[in-house]
Amino acid sequence: MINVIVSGFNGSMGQKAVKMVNESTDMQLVAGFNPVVKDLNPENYGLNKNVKIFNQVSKIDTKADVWIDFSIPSAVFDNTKFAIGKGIRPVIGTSGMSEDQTAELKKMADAKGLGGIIASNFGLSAVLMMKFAQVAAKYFDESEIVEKHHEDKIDAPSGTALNTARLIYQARGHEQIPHSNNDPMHTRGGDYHGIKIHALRLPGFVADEEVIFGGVGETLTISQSTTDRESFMTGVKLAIHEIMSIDHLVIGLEQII
Ligand SMILES: NC(=O)C1=CN([C@@H]2O[C@H](COP(=O)(O)OP(=O)(O)OC[C@H]3O[C@@H](n4cnc5c(N)ncnc54)[C@H](OP(=O)(O)O)[C@@H]3O)[C@@H](O)[C@H]2O)C=CC1
Ligand SMILES: O=C(O)C1=N[C@H](C(=O)O)C[C@H](O)C1
Repeated sequence: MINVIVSGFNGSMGQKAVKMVNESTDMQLVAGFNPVVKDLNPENYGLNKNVKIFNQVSKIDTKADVWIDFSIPSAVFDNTKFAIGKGIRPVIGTSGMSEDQTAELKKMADAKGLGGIIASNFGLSAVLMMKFAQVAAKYFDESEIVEKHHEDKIDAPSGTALNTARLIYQARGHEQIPHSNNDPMHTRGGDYHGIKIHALRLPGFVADEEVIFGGVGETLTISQSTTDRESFMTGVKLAIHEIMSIDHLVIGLEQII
């Protein structure tokens, strides 16, 4: 049995993760973590009475194999460090970590021989979109990204948009055409090494992304649309099974599918 702690257990994604764990025959939820909650009675969250609820990381004493994290950008680095320190395999979906933070966590986990994953997106359509964008990047020198999310999303740009830009940048062998910064009202979005990222936050969206490549007399648009957060759980479940048998931390679901 794979024992799982869900960090951010009562958030939108945390609840989906809890449901996925509860419906899996080879996993069991042993604890939920959220420093914001006051009520530590699991039954008040619809959970089994044996599940422990923690609101202080220092009090977490439950033995676990996997730490699923769908919390908030400002907390995910420390949460993951805690999990790795305790020898709990991290499965991290929370966005907002810097490249340096991700690299530091990988170094920590690898040094301990601990399997784990940090994935900007656990959805198949987004992973494929990023793969296709890497292919297209070799043929088109210019591209922009438009990401559209629900109005409650804290961070911008999304982790997926940043990761898409990184992958495009790498696929081009780091050669980018410089763009002008003459944009006093920031109407041209953010800039990742010459790749513009535009972030929309509106009710009606869950998570969508378009990567638009422009060439002479033609454009190519690769787009994906998430309509239900349930879609992320296939990737989370697959990742949990995979990281149980590896001895290092992988960055991106594409590394294991
Ligand atoms: N990789 C992927 O495939 C996906 C990633 N995400 C990412 O997952 C994250 C969560 O998204 P979502 O569920 O929509 O957000 P929510 O705001 O719905 O959930 C976040 C939860 O984390 C809680 N929380 C606050 N502080 C901490 C902390 N220090 N440690 C643990 N939990 C904490 C919040 O509590 P409270 O509300 O009480 O403040 C809330 O319950 C975001 O970064 C999002 O971008 C989302 C979808 C897919
Ligand atoms: O906050 C969200 O909703 C999502 N966050 C992730 C991101 O920042 O890329 C993944 C997906 O876009 C949904």
